[in-house]
Amino acid sequence: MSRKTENGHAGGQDSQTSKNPADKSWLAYILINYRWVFVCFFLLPLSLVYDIYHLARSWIIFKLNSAPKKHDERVKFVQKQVREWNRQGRNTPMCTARPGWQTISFRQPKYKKTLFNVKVNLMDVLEIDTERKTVRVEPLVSMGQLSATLNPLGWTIPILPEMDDLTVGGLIMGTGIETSSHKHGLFQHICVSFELVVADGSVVKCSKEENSDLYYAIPWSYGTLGFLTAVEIEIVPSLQFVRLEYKSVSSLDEACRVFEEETLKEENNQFVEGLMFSLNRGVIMTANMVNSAEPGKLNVISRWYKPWFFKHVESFWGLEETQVEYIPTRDYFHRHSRSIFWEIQDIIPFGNHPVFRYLFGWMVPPKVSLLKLTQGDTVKELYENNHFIQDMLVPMSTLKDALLCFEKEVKIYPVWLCPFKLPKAPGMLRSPSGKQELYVDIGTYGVPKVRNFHPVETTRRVESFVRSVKGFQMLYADSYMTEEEFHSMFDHTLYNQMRKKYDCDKAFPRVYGKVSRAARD
Ligand SMILES: Cc1cc2nc3c(=O)[nH]c(=O)nc-3n(C[C@H](O)[C@H](O)[C@H](O)COP(=O)(O)OP(=O)(O)OC[C@H]3O[C@@H](n4cnc5c(N)ncnc54)[C@H](O)[C@@H]3O)c2cc1C
Ligand SMILES: NC(=O)C1=CN([C@@H]2O[C@H](COP(=O)(O)OP(=O)(O)OC[C@H]3O[C@@H](n4cnc5c(N)ncnc54)[C@H](OP(=O)(O)O)[C@@H]3O)[C@@H](O)[C@H]2O)C=CC1
Ligand SMILES: CC(C)=CCC[C@@H](C)[C@H]1CC[C@@]2(C)C3=C(CC[C@]12C)[C@@]1(C)CC[C@H](O)C(C)(C)[C@@H]1CC3
Repeated sequence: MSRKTENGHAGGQDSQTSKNPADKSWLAYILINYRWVFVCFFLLPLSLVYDIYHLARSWIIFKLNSAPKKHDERVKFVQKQVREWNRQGRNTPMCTARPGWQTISFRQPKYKKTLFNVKVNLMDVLEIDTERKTVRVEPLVSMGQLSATLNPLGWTIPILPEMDDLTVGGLIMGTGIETSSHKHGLFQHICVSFELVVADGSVVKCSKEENSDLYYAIPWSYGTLGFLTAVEIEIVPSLQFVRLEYKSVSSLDEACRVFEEETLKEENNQFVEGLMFSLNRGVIMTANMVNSAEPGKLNVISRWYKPWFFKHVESFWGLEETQVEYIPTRDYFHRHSRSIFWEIQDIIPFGNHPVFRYLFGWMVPPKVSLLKLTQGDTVKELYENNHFIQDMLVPMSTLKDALLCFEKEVKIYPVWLCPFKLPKAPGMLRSPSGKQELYVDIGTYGVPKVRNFHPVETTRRVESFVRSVKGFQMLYADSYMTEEEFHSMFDHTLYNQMRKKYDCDKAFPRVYGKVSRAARD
C-alpha cells in the first residue's frame, strides 16, 4: 500500500513499528511496497486458473444436469453431521466449515477454529423456472456464476451484488445491495423461499406463506438459526445493454438533491448510483436495460485496456450536459469488480499503466480470497491501522449529515452511494417509522486522509452517528459496537423468538458472537 494519511505516517503505523521494530526491516518494506510483484506473477495467474476450473466444473455439471439429483444427497449429508453433533451431546455450537479466507470480508472468523464445523458444500444452480420466474440455487453459488448462468438465457436476478465471489448464502445470512435496490430492496427481499437444516437435523422450508416467522428472521442472522441448503430467488428478463446517464454535480446540496430525485423516479430508473470524488464533486448515474445501443456510444468496459470504472466515471465530472453511454449488461453488473471498487490502487499502484494492462490487464482482478490468504501479518497490520472499510445504511433524509460525518472522520474518496428501499417487514432491520422507507448505503473504502484517524475510536464515532439517525452497519466490516449498542441498532425480537422455537441456544452462537470485532482475527 503506497499512500499515506495527511500526517505522513498515520497513527496506526507508529503502533505497528513500535510494537515490533523488526517490521522496519527490509522484508517488511518489500512486502508492503512490492506486494504487486507477488500479485502479478503469482496471484493473477492463480486466480485465472481457479476461475477456469470453477467455470468448467459448473459447465460440466450443467451439461450432465446432475446437480438437482445430487442436491438431496448433499442435504442428507448436512443432516447427518447435525445429527452426529446432537448424538455427541451438543457440546460446542456449530458453524459452517467454509474457511475464513474464502469469505468476502477483511477478517477471518476466529470461531471457525473452536466451533463444530459442518460442511455445507452445496454450490450449484438447481433449476430455472421461467414460468414462475424463479431460480433455485444452493448457498455457495456465487454472483459471477449466477450471472454467467442466467444472462445467456436472457434472465437475471433483480439485485445482483457485483463482486463475483459473493455467495447467495452469505448475501442472505448477511446482506446484499446493488444499484437496483431502490426498486427491489435488499438481497433478502428478492428471495422467495429458504430451505434449511435446523438444530435437530430436520429440514425446514420457509417463505412468506409457510413458516413466515422463520423466513423473516433468516436475513442478517449470520447462520445462527440453521444451515441454509437451498434458496429460491426471483428472476427478471435481462436485456443486452444498460443505457447509462452520467450527471455531474458540483456541491453537496446538489449531490443530495439530484441523488434523491433520481432515486424517487423509480419507474424511470432501474439503477441509481452515486460516486462522490470530494464533498462537492460527484457524478450521479442512472441506468436502464435496453436491447440496442446508439452507434458509437457502446463502451465494453470489461476489456483489458479500459480504465477502472470509477476513473472513467470521474472523467465525466464537470461536464454540463448529461452524458449517455451503453454498456453490456453483465459488464455493468460487475463494473467495480475489476478494480475491487478502488482498492486495486493500493495493491497494484500502476494498475492503469498501459504496460501493466498489456501484460496482465486481461487477468485482473486477483481473487479477494487469494489476496486474503496470502496477505501476511505485515500487510494485515498496515491495513488494520491505516485503512477504513465500512458500509453504513442511513435514511435518505440524513444523507447530507452522513457525508459530512464521513468527511470529518475519514475524508476518504471516492464514496459509494447506493439507494435502497427498506420495506415494512419484521426482522432485524425494522424501518423506524413502521412504514416503507428510503435508505442509502454509504460505502467508504480506503486510506483516511484526516490527521486524527484511529481505527477503533473513529469507527465507534461513526457507528454512534449511524445509530443516532436510525441507520445500520453492514456487518462484513469491522464493528466495534458493544452488545448493548448492537441490540439498539438491530431489532432482535423475532430473532430471539426463533432462537427459542428452533432450539438454537446450544446449537449456534448469537449474531453478536459472530460479527463483533472480538470474534474476528
Ligand atoms: C442450470 C444452469 C447452470 C449453468 N451454469 C453455468 C456456469 O456455471 N457458467 C457458465 O458460464 N454458464 C452456465 N450456464 C449457462 C450455459 O453455459 C449457457 O446457457 C450456454 O449458452 C448453454 O449452452 P447450449 O446453448 O449448448 O445449451 P442449450 O441447448 O441452450 O440448453 C439446453 C440445456 O439446458 C438445460 N436447461 C434449459 N432450460 C433449463 C432450465 N430452465 N433449468 C435448468 N436447465 C435448463 C437443459 O437441461 C438442456 O440440457 C448454466 C445454465 C444453466 C441452465
Ligand atoms: N454489494 C454487497 O452487497 C456486498 C456485500 N458484502 C457482504 O459480504 C458478505 C457475504 O460474503 P460471503 O463470502 O458470500 O459470505 P460469508 O462466508 O462471509 O458468510 C456470511 C455469513 O453467512 C453465513 N452463511 C453462509 N452460508 C451459510 C449457510 N449455507 N448456512 C448457514 N449460514 C451461512 C456464514 O456463517 P459461518 O460463519 O458459519 O460460515 C457467515 O456468518 C455479506 O456479509 C455481505 O453483506 C460484501 C461486499 C459487497
Ligand atoms: C456493499 C459493498 C458494495 C461493499 C463493498 C465492500 C468491498 C469494498 C470490501 C469487501 C471485502 C474487502 C473488505 C476486502 C478488501 C478490500 C475491500 C473489500 C473488497 C481487501 C482486498 C483489501 C486488501 C487486503 O489485504 C485484503 C486482501 C485482506 C482485503 C480482502 C477483503
